[in-house]
Amino acid sequence: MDKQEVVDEVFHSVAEVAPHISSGLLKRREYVGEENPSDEKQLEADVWANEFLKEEITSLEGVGEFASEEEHEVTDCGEGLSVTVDPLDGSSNIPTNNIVGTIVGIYDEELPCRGKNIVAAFYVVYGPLTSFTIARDGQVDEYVLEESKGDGVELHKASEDIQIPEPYVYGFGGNKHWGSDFERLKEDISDDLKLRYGGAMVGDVNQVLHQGGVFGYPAREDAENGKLRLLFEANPMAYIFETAGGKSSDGDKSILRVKAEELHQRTPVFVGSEESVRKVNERGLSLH
Ligand SMILES: O=P(O)(O)OC[C@H]1O[C@](O)(COP(=O)(O)O)[C@@H](O)[C@@H]1O
Ligand SMILES: [Mg+2]
Ligand SMILES: [Mg+2]
Repeated sequence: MDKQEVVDEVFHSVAEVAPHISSGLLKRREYVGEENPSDEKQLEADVWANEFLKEEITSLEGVGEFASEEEHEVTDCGEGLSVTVDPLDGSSNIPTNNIVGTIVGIYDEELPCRGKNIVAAFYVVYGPLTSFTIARDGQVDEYVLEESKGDGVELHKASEDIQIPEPYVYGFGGNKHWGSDFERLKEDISDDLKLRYGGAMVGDVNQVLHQGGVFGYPAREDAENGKLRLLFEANPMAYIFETAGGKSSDGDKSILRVKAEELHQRTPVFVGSEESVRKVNERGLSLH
């Protein structure tokens, strides 16, 4: 099987389970009393969506490894590409019915590895519409779930070859723990751009991808690598933004160049329009 066929299989298998994940949230909005490998409280929905996606993805031919934000270890499932998932991104938004999504990275290397090994990445937004934004073959396309039938889904291509526009909006996470350098950057950016922050990376980056600007979760005074995970969140989004003509940064270099030493390692993340991410890099914020 060629690599793009495997990418297609992974994309379609996630598209098929997406309506079930979205409708299954209703009864799974309680915390289960356990923590994930990043020491964050798990909702029943996090655990359930992970099981669902794991079963689908590990059964695909051409997938060699599966790793999830909700699991400690990589699962070996044969020969082929390595797939990472953040089954529910922004899951603390679930109890209040705000945006959540799923993030998938497809790497041509054993995990953990750098983002430069990504061959495709996509995210799902469970919003007013369920949408799928995928970077592969050098372009970013967006599909919207049109219909979910008994044995499959129909996707409508909503945008083709997305190019990130000039800066318009910004959203930065972790505001209770920003350092003074970052506070100054935020002041500069907020002079020109409009604040839009929803608390789920998928929703916030989706807005930036369509409207231009920058999303960031910087280093914090209490956590020098910030909150977001390199393999499950930062790399897939960086790949999507760089493919759409934007930029990514950990504070001074492309996220895709950050060395992956541990499966669940965190990194400061910035993705957005070229001009906005350049401003971030000029500050030299990286703590690496
Ligand atoms: O609540 P904060 O500190 O603003 O953090 C929000 C960030 O945390 C996340 O919810 C982390 O993702 P998970 O929900 O997958 O753990 C991001 O989606 C979001 O950008
Ligand atoms: Mg997440
Ligand atoms: Mg998650």
